[in-house]
Amino acid sequence: MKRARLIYNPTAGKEAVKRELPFILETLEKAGYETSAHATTGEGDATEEARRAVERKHELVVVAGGDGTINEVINGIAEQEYRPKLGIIPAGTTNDFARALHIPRDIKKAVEIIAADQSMHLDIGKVNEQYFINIAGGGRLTELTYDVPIKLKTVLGQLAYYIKGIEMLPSLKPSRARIEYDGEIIEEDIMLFLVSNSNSVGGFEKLAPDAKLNDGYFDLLILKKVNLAEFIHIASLALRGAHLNSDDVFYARAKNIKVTPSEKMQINIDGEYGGLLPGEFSNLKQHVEIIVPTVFIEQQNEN
Ligand SMILES: Nc1ncnc2c1ncn2[C@@H]1O[C@H](COP(=O)(O)OP(=O)(O)OP(=O)(O)O)[C@@H](O)[C@H]1O
Repeated sequence: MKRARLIYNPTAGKEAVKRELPFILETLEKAGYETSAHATTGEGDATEEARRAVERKHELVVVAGGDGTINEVINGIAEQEYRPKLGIIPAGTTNDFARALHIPRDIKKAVEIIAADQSMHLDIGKVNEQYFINIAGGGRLTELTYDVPIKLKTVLGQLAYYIKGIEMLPSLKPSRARIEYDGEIIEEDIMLFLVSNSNSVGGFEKLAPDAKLNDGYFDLLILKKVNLAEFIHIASLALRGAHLNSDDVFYARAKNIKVTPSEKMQINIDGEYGGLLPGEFSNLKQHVEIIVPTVFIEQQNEN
C-alpha cells in the first residue's frame, strides 16, 4: 500500500491545520494512502522529518504550513536520489509558492487536489548549499524581510513587510556587485538583485511575469542605483508588472547566476536569512514532483 507522510506546522498561520487534521487524514486514506502525521517542533524539524520520509521510501509527503515549512521540506529531499512526490496544503502567513501553483488557500480544497493526484515535475533553485522554491536575492532592500518582528507579521501578514519597507526607504544604499549569468557579466551599483523561480513573490504577483516553473530558467531582476522618488515609482510599476521596461531595471533569463559583491551582502532565501554572498545560483530543472491543480497544468502548457 502507498504511504503518505503529513508534515505540518501546528503554529503556522492561524493554526487551522490542527482543526482540519481528521479531514486531511481521512481524505488521504480514502485516496489509497496509509497515512501518518508529524507536527513540526521548531526550526529545521521539517527538514529532518522529510529526510526520514525519504529513508522510509514514502510515496507521498504532504506539507501543511507556510513557505518556510515547504522550503524546509524541499531542503530535506532535494539532495536525495529518491524524492517522494509532494502535496502542498497552504496554511501559513505567506503562501507565495502555493499561490504560484494555483493551490487554493482553503484547506479542504487543497487536500482534494492532492487526492486527485495530478502532478508535474517543477524546478527548484540552489544557492551555495541551500535550496529555494520562490526566490533568492540580495541587497539592503531584501534584508528587510527578516527585520519584521514575528508578532507584527502574524497580525498584519504581508502588510508588515510594506510598513517596514517604507520605514527603511530613506536609509537604502546601493552596493557594487559583479553578476555573471550564463556567460554574460554585468557590474553595477545595485539596490537589489532577485533570482526568481516562481512568479509570485511577496505579494508582487507580476514581479517576474514570464517565470515558468518547469523550464529550467530563473528570472534575474536587478534594480540599479535609484533615488527614493525613482524607487517608489518603480515599486508602483512592479505592482502592475510594468517595471521591466524601466531603464533602472535589468532583466534576463538564466540558468546559472554568480553574484560577487564588493562589500558584505547577505543572501535572502525564500524570505529568510541564507548566509553571505558570494553565491552561485543554479536552477535544478524539474527536480521535484509536486501535485498541482488542473488549472496550473493548463497554464504551464499554454505559455
Ligand atoms: N512547533 C513549532 N513552533 C514554533 N515554530 C515552528 C514550529 N514548527 C515549525 N516552526 C517554524 O516556523 C517557521 C515558519 O513557519 P511557516 O512558514 O510554516 O508558516 P508561517 O510562519 O505562518 O508563515 P510564513 O509563511 O510567513 O513563514 C518554519 O520555518 C519553522 O522553522
